Amino acid sequence: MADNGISRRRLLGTAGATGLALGAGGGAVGYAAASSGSGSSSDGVSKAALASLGTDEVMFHGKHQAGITTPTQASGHLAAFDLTAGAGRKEAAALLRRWSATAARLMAGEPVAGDDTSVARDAGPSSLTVTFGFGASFFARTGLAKQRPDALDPLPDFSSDRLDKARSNGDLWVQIGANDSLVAFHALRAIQRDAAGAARVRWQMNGFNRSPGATAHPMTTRNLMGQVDGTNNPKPSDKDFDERVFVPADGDPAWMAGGSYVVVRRIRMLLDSWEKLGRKDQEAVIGRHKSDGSPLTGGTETTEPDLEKTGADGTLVIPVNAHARISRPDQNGGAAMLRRPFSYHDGFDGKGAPDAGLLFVCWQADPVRGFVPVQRKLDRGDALSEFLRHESSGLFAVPGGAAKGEYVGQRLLEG
Ligand SMILES: C=CC1=C(C)c2cc3[nH]c(cc4nc(cc5[nH]c(cc1n2)c(C)c5CCC(=O)O)C(CCC(=O)O)=C4C)c(C)c3C=C
Ligand SMILES: [Fe+2]
Repeated sequence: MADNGISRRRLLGTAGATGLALGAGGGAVGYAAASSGSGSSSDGVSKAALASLGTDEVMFHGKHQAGITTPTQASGHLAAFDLTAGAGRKEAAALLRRWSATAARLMAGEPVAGDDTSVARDAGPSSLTVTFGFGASFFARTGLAKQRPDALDPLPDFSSDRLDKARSNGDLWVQIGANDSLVAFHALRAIQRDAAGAARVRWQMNGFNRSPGATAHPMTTRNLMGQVDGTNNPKPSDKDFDERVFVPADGDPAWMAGGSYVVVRRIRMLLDSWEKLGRKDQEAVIGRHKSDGSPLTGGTETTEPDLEKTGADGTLVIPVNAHARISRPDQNGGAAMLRRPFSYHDGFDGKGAPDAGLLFVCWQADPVRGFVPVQRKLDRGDALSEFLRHESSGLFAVPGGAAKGEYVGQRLLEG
């Protein structure tokens, strides 16, 4: 509990205007674990750590939607919805208004208006974010074809695609993330309930990441292949970050100002084959050490790789087809994206192989200058691709954030 009587959630409400969730100790009014104080209980579990996780709050209102630059949360849900027969622009506008109101309440740690299910009762907002987007099919269905961004032109086919159409695309897209699984599920269910009569779930996927506090100090997360994944992401402090990730204020169409385009790929990892490779071979596939994510040419995780360096046998230390070499912006005419994935695991198939991998979510100002050229390159010669299968795909326009009193997508739906 903060000494000055201001709840941690309120304090974060001010600081969080940057759109970033903050992690810290301290408790908030109304957060159950906070009243127990800090230190360890008789079973040795630290209560202070529990208190900090729930109280972190991300702002719903702002220039950009939350869930893009927000640090990845431990639990995630991705869902696509199709408008129901007969639902058009009016119904879609009412739905986005309902969804925005629900997201704002839940992200502030409040119950939904009306009949709340109590699933997230007792928990704080837990860095919950709810992010909304529009798929290419939305525009014709709502009579807004003229407003459809060219950037939503279908992604090209890639030779390694094994896409399931039923689990791809959709009229509307929702991304939910939270550092508590009950909070995340509660939001998913509330969003689905709000959609009743206007839109129906087309597909839905569940993901996860490492929980904050699981490592002794903040570290880049690992994926299900065991690699440190996320090292060379663009950083909000980079001078070209906004230009790479967000549509500019004078962008086209105007309603996408401050927005971003998201590419979503469900990428299954062929873990049985991958795990048969020795560590050295696995490292050659990526071009980085498995232990700490450092480049094979040496240094620490953040050291620039030496792409020209050769070993005693005269061959390149970072192989010519290493994933981290060929996905770099300088190998792809400057193409860059902000990767913000979740891992997923959906059990085992009939042969006992895990149905597991990455819900690859990447953000960019324009997919033609982000995902497309990089995936083209990877498709042609990435050492990692023999261990992957792209099983579904989506491309969505994610408008800028809503100002207070507005809802997400209002400039499109009422423009
Ligand atoms: C089209 C874009 C990309 C897809 C699809 C993709 C899939 C994918 N990647 C990993 C693991 C790693 N990727 C890493 C780096 C990296 N990957 C991409 C793009 C795609 N990855 C980029 C742009 C980069 C950064 C390149 C750079 O600038 O250095 C790494 C290295 C560490 C890091 O920087 O994050 C790993 C590990 C998997 C497992 C995967 C599909 C399941
Ligand atoms: Fe990658």
